[in-house]
Amino acid sequence: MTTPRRTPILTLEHVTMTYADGTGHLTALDDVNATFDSGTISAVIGPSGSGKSSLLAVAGALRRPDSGRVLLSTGTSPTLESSYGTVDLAQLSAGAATRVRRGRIGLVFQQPNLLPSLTVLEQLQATAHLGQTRIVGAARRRATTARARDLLAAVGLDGMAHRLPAHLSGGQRQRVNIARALMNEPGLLLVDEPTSALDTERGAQVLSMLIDLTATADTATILVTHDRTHLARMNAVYRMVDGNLSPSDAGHTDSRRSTVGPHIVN
Ligand SMILES: Nc1ncnc2c1ncn2[C@@H]1O[C@H](COP(=O)(O)OP(=O)(O)OP(=O)(O)O)[C@@H](O)[C@H]1O
Repeated sequence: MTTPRRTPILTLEHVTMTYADGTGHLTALDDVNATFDSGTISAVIGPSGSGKSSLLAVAGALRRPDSGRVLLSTGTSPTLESSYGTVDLAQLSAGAATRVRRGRIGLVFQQPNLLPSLTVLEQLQATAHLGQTRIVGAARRRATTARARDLLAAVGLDGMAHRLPAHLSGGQRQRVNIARALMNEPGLLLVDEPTSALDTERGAQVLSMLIDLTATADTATILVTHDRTHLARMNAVYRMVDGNLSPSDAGHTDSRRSTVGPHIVN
């Protein structure tokens, strides 16, 4: 079996971002440089307030940096009308950023935020609708439903397509959240503390699933986490301190680690 070729999905170049802070500015990201490739999962660890969520906000086109480039590959997205190539998220208008986010970026936050009145299947179908796939009409509905069912099977929820969120456990809701984030075949999957509301066992299941899905869906996954248990299974680990992002040794004690850049372990 051949390993799919890894390509850069997100590249941050000299990214700096500040928040207005009373009379001055607080620097949340300070000259951040990093590249995240397809088919890899990277953890970002670091103390509270160090800038981890700000990094995801910039990577997810939710906030524009003050300076620097945030280059996202739009290469293989079937859901974007825009040209194939690379966009600089730092330069997009709010409307364009929303379109790129819906078509190319999957977001998973601590709380699943599922819509209470939609079934599990409908949550995924609604996301596909927002992603504006180019397939239309009945063919689109069939393709959407087939993809949703495949993803629900991948996250171990194939029997639960018609349940409402209120009738799921916390771990099951988080798995729906992850399936929903993958619905539009994003190149980039951004995950912020997905296990913080889960017990250890369910948290471990969700993390294992994210690692597997990153490989099968070929996404570049960036995972912000305080949980060091699974760091050895990450392709790379970065540490954020005071807005500075640097490669970290955390979790990697074996001889496979690289000596240059973040520690790639496979
Ligand atoms: N909307 C905002 N307005 C002003 N300052 C903010 C805002 N959001 C975050 N900050 C500040 O920016 C810095 C980085 O915050 P950020 O949320 O990115 O940290 P974090 O590493 O994700 O923290 P945690 O682990 O606690 O979630 C902190 O000093 C925080 O107080």
